[in-house]
Amino acid sequence: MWRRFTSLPLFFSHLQQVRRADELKICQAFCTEIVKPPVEGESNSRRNIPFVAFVLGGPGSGKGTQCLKIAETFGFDHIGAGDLLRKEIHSDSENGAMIQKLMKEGSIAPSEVTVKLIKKAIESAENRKFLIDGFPRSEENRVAYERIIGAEPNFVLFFDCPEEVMVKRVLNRNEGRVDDNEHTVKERLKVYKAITLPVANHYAKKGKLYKVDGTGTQEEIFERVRPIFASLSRLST
Ligand SMILES: Nc1ncnc2c1ncn2[C@@H]1O[C@H](COP(=O)(O)OP(=O)(O)O)[C@@H](O)[C@H]1O
Ligand SMILES: O=c1ccn([C@@H]2O[C@H](COP(=O)(O)OP(=O)(O)O)[C@@H](O)[C@H]2O)c(=O)[nH]1
Ligand SMILES: [Mg+2]
Repeated sequence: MWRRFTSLPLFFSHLQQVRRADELKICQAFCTEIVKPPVEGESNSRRNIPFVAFVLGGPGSGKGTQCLKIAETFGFDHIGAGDLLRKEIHSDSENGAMIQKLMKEGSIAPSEVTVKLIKKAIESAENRKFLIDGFPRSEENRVAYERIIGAEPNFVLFFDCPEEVMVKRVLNRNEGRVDDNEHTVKERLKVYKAITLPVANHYAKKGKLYKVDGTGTQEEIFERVRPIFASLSRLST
């Protein structure tokens, strides 16, 4: 076996591949749906493009809650698309009133507005690892992002959660949001199924979707998410 390796570096690179394969198996055991794992810092490093994970799921599926835990544990910056839009509403920007109206209706803001805010958040950060939470919400959002940022996300984390669980969580959220009411949540679920789910399907077809069971306690869910990010960090070292 030794003879098959012409040099020590080659031998170690083989060992690294074996380690990656083992870690993949560990990751597969925890994921509902597994894809080819992205390697932090590998694919986009030459163009200095940041490492990006989109985080998708219905309203109340736990995206924001889990993003906080991932960001804290794995050193990602958390960019909440809805949070950026809410900041616009409260900053009296020219788009504020339009965004508030769309949010209240459960509709989606124009892609250029959201992508511009995301781009600014990425460019103004020192970090190069981002969770983009609650975006893209439509195929149009996705195409605009990929065109303006010039790259696809490295992978997509998707929280799979039954509708009744999501509605219950949204109605108990109690953050004073204009869209956390029974009428708007019904609209948001319609938009989610018709317009957002195709985005998740797009990335599933490309082998970039990690689907995680979004039911149970926050801690139980994070234990399903943890191995995905732990595996990424180990692979990049
Ligand atoms: N696993 C969970 N069990 C019960 N409540 C949860 C869980 N995860 C999040 N929540 C609560 O449900 C609400 C919606 O969660 P959030 O993370 O804001 O979801 P999303 O960002 O997907 O809309 C919040 O009030 C949050 O504290
Ligand atoms: O990329 C985005 C993200 C959010 N929103 C709007 O902001 C609302 C709230 O989004 P957020 O992600 O905060 O809601 P969550 O899914 O976390 O409940 C959505 O219903 C949309 O009206 C949008 O238009 N585009
Ligand atoms: Mg959220």
